Amino acid sequence: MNPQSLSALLSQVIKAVPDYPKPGILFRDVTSLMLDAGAFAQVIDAFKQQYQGKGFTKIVGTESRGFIFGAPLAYAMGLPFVPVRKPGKLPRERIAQSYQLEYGEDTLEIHKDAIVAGDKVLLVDDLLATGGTIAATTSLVERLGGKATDAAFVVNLPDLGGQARLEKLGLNLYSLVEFAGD
Ligand SMILES: O=P(O)(O)OC[C@H]1O[C@H](OP(=O)(O)OP(=O)(O)O)[C@H](O)[C@@H]1O
Ligand SMILES: Nc1ncnc2[nH]cnc12
Repeated sequence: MNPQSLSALLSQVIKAVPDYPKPGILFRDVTSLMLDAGAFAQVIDAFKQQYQGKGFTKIVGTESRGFIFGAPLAYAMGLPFVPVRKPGKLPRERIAQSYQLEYGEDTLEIHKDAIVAGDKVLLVDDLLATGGTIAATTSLVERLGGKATDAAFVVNLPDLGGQARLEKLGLNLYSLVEFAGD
């Protein structure tokens, strides 16, 4: 499917929920996309086409919606998948990074042995808003000696500033649909 058709399909299947989880937030709900098996497959295929053969050694997905797209992409590309998790969920030695969200504050953690020096990492998440989640994830990867060069999203909300923030960090960004004016 060409990028324009995929973007049009995604803007139909991703439902918008006003005032969730707080007044003033327009929530872009990817669970309605996952109910459409064909659209879900198109997302994973588009990511694979974008990144296959580019030398990535690991895919890192951020809890929880980053797991939904990151893990099937890792399977499709034959790469290891590394979960970055909310606090208290990883059982072995780990490092932590705090960050601001569009609607709150949180901390993320990664297992110390999940990234090794020289890893070339693709970050995957469902949605880019302020960029706090992926900035924190980039920092976790780089503190362990990896290089996070690229980040892939289903949805980009460019008005919330994440795109500009992550580009300043030197990340190459790729998203399948943009919603401006949120
Ligand atoms: O660009 P940002 O401003 O950081 O926002 C985007 C992040 O916010 C959401 O996750 P959330 O923390 O709500 O957790 P969830 O995936 O577990 O729902 C979303 O899945 C992204 O990870
Ligand atoms: N507007 C939004 N919709 C869905 N997930 C989000 N995560 C951060 N902002 C969001």
